[in-house]
Amino acid sequence: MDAFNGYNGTVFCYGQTGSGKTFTMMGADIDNDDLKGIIPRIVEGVFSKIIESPPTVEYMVKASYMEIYMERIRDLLNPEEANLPVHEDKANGVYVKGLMEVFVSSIDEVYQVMRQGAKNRVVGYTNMNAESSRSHSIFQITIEQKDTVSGKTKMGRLFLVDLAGSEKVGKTGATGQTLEEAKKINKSLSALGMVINALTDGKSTHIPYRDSKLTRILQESLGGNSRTTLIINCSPSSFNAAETVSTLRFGVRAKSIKNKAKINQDFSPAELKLMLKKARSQCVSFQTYITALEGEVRIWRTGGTVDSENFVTWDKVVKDKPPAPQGPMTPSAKSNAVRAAGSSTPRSGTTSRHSVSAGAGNAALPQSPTPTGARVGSPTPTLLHESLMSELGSRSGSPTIVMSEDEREEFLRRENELNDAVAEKDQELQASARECEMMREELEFLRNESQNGIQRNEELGTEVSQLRLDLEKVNFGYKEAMITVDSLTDANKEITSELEKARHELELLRRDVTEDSAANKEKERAARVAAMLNGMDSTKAISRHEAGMGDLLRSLVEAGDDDSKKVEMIMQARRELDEARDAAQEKDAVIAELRQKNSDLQTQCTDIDSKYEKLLAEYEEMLEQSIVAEEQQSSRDSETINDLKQKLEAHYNNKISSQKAQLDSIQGDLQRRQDEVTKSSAMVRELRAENRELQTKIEALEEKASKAEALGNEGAGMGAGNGDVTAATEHAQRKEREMQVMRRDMAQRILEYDTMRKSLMRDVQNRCEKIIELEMALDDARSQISQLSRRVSNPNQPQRMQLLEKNVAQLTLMQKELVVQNTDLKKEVALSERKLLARNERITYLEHRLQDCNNQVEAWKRKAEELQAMRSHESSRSAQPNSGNVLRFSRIAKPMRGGGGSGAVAPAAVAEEKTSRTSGGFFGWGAS
Ligand SMILES: Nc1ncnc2c1ncn2[C@@H]1O[C@H](COP(=O)(O)OP(=O)(O)OP(=O)(O)O)[C@@H](O)[C@H]1O
Repeated sequence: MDAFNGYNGTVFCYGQTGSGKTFTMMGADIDNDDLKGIIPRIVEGVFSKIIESPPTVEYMVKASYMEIYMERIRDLLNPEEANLPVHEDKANGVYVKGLMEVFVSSIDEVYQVMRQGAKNRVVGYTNMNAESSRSHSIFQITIEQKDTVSGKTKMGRLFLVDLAGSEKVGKTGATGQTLEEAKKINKSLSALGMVINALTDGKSTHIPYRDSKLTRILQESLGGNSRTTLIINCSPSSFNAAETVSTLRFGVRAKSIKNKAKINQDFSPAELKLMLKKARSQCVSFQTYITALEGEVRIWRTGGTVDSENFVTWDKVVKDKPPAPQGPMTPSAKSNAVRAAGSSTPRSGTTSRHSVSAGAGNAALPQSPTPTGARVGSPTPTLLHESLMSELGSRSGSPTIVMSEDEREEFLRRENELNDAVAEKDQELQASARECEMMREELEFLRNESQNGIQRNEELGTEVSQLRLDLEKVNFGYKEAMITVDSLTDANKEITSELEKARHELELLRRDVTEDSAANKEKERAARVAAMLNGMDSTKAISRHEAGMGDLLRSLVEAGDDDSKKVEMIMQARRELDEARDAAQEKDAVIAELRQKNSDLQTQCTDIDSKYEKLLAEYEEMLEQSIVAEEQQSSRDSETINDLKQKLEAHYNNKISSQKAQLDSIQGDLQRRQDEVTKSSAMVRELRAENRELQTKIEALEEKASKAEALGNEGAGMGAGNGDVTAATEHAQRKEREMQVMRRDMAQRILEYDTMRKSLMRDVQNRCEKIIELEMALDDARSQISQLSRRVSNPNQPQRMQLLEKNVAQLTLMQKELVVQNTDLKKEVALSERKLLARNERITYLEHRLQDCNNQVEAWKRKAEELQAMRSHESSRSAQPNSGNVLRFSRIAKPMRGGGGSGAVAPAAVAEEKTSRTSGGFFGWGAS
């Protein structure tokens, strides 16, 4: 363990990809003793060594883990730091500025650091390795030790490097980012090869460490202050033979590099004092030598000569003066020596082949002589003149740009500044790139969102237009339906008006028919009355009676003097007259009875008329009701037309049958009345005939009486005896008076009879008229009944009824359809309205969502800005020492003391113990 002796050490693996470099360095499993790699084993070794160390030695172990990815140094323990600059100065040599170094006090802590770093490493898939390292990883362990007795300190650094594998892109199949990675890997590996070539070819005056970050960091490990171990990993497959050969050649070349490892130690005060003393003595010697030389020069300048024996030489001066102290050079002396050496060669003798002489061009930059000014290499004093001589000797004949120490420091300072600036710019660039990336992502996201929004909008627009279309369709359908409804309503109205018209026409026809029939009836009535009255001519009857009376009178006259005969005849006439009177009285009674009957008939007729009117009204009403019912039936589905029809038919049939029965009874009554009237007419005729006979007889008697009077007058004048004549005359006068009385009586009676006859005739006429009217009403009723029965039994009627029913059914159907359509349309309209309402709500909701999305986008933007601000704040914070990360606790120095060889103590326990023991701090970095 040279690191414990103050040497820098490097172990690195080189080989093609997939050849097992990571397996070698880190191992497959650090917790598995068999599978853990070199690094865990070294870590274990370090802590074992600490345990074995004497307890007077205090140790401080630090670990850092970085990777060089795409020519950028990333801190694997603080991945935010992705582009750390490489610095070089006198105190620290070449180092990575800002790299997190974690104090560790146990193996576990180191493992934790390793795991933490391994988590952040960039690996990728290639055809050659599923988990190919896409970066060079450098695990660095710094062991600082202090001998608490002598105060001497040493520091050893271990670089454990797992290089990324060299790869042939054709074999690995790298594309895209992997290809870019491969290019960078190969570039840095070729830079490593160039450095090794330059270090080994013996001709190069310039070692191109700065060509890559890898060679720059490993500068000390490659021909510098480091004891370096290179592990060559080769693939056993013949498929990789060419790469294996190349790798082996690389190894062969690298093998010949000679490093100049030195112990990095700080001197103790005693040593420093001694060195100071020596330096002062040397200074005095130098002053003496210079003074002597100046004296000789003055002699030469003044034209004098000095013998060669008297030449001032160092030996003489040294002889004259007390000898300079041998030992470590003082810092100032060392500084002077280094300055004098022009920082050209680390040390002569050991690495002359690799010494970097400032070669041609500006590429000949000085190589760092030692990592630190205070920490020098082996404590071999280097004298100025020796360095000078050596320099002169080695560089004679070649133009050498010698850079002074100040110039070199200035150069390094400037380089560091520039590196910082570059790193800063690179970081800014990275931040900008990240920001750009974020912005791009955000933009992409917003674009996507916008696209989605637009798409959603379009979808919604399509939906809305579809809905509008649907609504239009529904509206159109509704309008169409309304038009259909209107047209059907119009049709209905038309049909209704046609029906009304038909009814009206029917009514008109009926009226015409009624009027015609009324006119006909009137004529018929007149004819009938005339016919009826024909048989009842009063004048004729009276004349017949008068004729009868005349005949009687004539027979009386003819009887002459036969008074007995006359008396008999008169008596006969009287009897006849009485009989006639009786008969007339009977006739009067019959007439009165007939009148009564007529009035009854009239009443019956009136009743029948009223019944008929009522029936007609009922029929009309029923017809109306049936039509209305039929019309209403369309809206009601409860009754069917057939039922109604049957009901109506039954009702009509009942009505008609009852009417028929009534009519039959009326006809019977009428017939009886007619018979009675006929009989009465016959009796009247007979009475008239008798009356005529009586009149005839009375006339005859009157004639006889007049003749008898005339004869009496003649007998009185000429005859014998006045008594008889007088008596006869008196008798005749009496008879005459009686006759006159009788005549007057007869005339009176005749007048009465005539009046009675006239009134009777009027009455009869009226009755006949009534009868005729009744007959005509009966005929009308019959015709109506027949019409009804015809209507009922009319063969066309069912068709008409069917047609009407069909029409009604069609209308009902249409109305139903319309109602259904209307209902459906109303429903559809309501549904569409609801849908529209729902769509509108949906649109509103989506608009709100869109608004919400926009708000969210705005909020995200704000959050992203805040996040960005927080990130920048965090990064600025993390740039500060002890900034937060998971291993923050490990930033506290954990000095340990050697375990004094007690292997039984576990490193962690030891560390803990040491920590507690050295809580006062080490190098001033204690727990404070
Ligand atoms: N000696 C070995 N024994 C068993 N497995 C091994 C050995 N060497 C390598 N492997 C396996 O080979 C595979 C590749 O190894 P590894 O990742 O170490 O290669 P690499 O050289 O680091 O590759 P790269 O340069 O691409 O990172 C791993 O799965 C590893 O476990």
